[in-house]
Amino acid sequence: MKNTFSFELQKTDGAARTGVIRTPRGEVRTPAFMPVGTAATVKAMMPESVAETGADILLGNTYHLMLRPTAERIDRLGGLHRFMNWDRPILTDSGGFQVMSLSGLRKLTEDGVTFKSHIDGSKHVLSPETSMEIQRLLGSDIVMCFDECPALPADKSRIADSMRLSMRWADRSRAAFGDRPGHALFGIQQGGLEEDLRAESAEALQQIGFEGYAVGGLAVGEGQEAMFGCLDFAPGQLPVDKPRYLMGVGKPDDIVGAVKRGIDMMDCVLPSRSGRTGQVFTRHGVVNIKNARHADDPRPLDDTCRCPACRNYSRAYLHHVFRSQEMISGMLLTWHNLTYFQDIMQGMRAAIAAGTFDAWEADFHAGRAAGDI
Ligand SMILES: CNc1nc2c(CCNCC3CCCC3)c3nc(N)[nH]c(=O)c3cc2[nH]1
Repeated sequence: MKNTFSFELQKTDGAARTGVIRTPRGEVRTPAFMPVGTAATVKAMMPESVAETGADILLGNTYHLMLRPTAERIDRLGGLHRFMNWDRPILTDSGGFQVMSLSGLRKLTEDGVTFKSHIDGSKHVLSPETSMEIQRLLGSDIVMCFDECPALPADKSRIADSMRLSMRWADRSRAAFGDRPGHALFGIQQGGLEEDLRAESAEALQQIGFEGYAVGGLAVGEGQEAMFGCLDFAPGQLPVDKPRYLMGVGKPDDIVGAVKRGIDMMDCVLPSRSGRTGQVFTRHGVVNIKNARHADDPRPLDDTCRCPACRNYSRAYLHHVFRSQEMISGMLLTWHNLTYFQDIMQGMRAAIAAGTFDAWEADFHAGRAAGDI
């Protein structure tokens, strides 16, 4: 196994691309959807099941794991892959985004963020240096720069100041990351919805040099139209020969629109979180399994789906176990949603390789209009 990290861009169709990221722990087919395993588990899923859905890579999180069980403990136990029994690639976010959305009593300075744990109120510091050290202890294959993601809406000067702070933090992240063959550090573009600020950020990141580039600062309430407007120019400002990762996205139609605009990787809690709340994604749209109309329905969720929920159970059963709050409900619905998301990615990879992305996209949208879900 070569101790290298590389990206091969294989085919393009319009702005859409398909390729493969090669890491010492395995290959990641792009475009890729990355399930979120916040606290060293994709909730309600065994790692073997996550692999069966088609996921080549999953996400861990610096913020959660530094608080509990701590990165030092995971390191002592052999690293995050061993700890959670996932031997394929792992990407960890740098924790800044989660601090701003989860912890109380935080103070942001040029150095970094001091905050109180949402678990026990203990005091912690996240900075480019501490985030790199935590992600090194976790042993993740793809490390994210420590950045600040400003809440939208915000005025342009606030967006500019925040982006420039993140670029200084990107420089410090690169320096602290050091020389780690087989591991990658990804820069994160900021700049809100402003084309000139996004260009300044992309230029700053390329001057530093990263193995991949994320489009950050989106999926923070701006809405799909504004996000797509930004994606009409932002990915193209980043190096064409490196992976482009859109953070925190999204619903199936967000994902399709992002791939159409040149995004290679995405992560979102939606399929797993929705699985636990009874929201089921199908090619004909969203089914809310809680609805009484499913109580006597013997049909599967989707008779074309390969997942255990669709192969072995009726809507009536899934309705029953959801209403009864049985654990199998979250397991089966999460397994289905993750399978559905991976099948969308596989469909797009094949369509881009065949030069038929537009036809695939039209079919994707037609299926959702079909009705009778
Ligand atoms: C949901 N929308 C959204 N998420 C964003 C995220 C988080 C991506 N998902 C991480 C996983 C979720 C829990 C464990 C790890 C962002 N992260 C960073 N570092 N920077 C962003 O601009 C950034 C922007 C984001 N927008």
